[in-house]
Amino acid sequence: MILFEEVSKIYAGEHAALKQVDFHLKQGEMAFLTGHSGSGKSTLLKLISLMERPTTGRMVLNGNDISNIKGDDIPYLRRHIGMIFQDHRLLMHRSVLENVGLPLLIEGYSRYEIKRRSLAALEKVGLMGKEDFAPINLSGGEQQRVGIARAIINQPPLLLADEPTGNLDPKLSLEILSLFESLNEYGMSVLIATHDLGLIAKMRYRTLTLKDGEMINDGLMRERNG
Ligand SMILES: Nc1ncnc2c1ncn2[C@@H]1O[C@H](COP(=O)(O)OP(=O)(O)OP(=O)(O)O)[C@@H](O)[C@H]1O
Repeated sequence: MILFEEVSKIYAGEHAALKQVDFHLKQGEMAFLTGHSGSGKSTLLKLISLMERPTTGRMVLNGNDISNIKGDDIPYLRRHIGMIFQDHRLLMHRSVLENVGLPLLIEGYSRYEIKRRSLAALEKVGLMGKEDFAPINLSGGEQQRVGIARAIINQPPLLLADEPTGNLDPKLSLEILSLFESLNEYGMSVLIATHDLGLIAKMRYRTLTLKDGEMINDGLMRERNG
């Protein structure tokens, strides 16, 4: 699903945010990406989602070599990636249904189809009945679910999440993680960047660790108790 071969990213000002990073996330796999603040987690996700370009190295996404991809091809490839952010980036005063359907509106789908697919996505994240609410009137955990519903509306094969539980308490964080697990069981590949080592330790997933732009560990952090 994602293959990095010796990928480096040097931002203007010559700061090396990623140094010769190698990893392979297989189709249908779920993994965590961790490391201290500034270690390069967001940069790695931005390279996968084509928001930033690598300085050197080879990147393959879903069978396509994206190392030297042309600008015109980027929107098509992005459609196959669901992105989830800590601050969920919702339109707070529009309805949940409008927020979730936004990617399809941009792509020119009919109103009927947008509503049908939005309701199906809301059902997947456990938010049926909330479609007419404005996100501002929902809890933090529910708002994050709206962001997840919006990310999966195109049924992307890959879901990238950047600190998706950063604003949530431990119980809600686990609920969001269980939601990612259920999406992974539907077959989506999932990569979750997080600082939350406690949360990682509770789950039994492969964990990629970055330190100062280098991939220093790739494996299970700890077995789940019981
Ligand atoms: N657009 C940019 N221009 C220059 N330097 C940048 C840019 N974006 C990130 N950096 C630098 O690259 C390094 C890695 O940043 P990145 O945001 O990828 O880290 P992170 O692990 O996601 O951090 P955090 O957990 O705090 O979000 C940092 O030193 C950061 O200052």
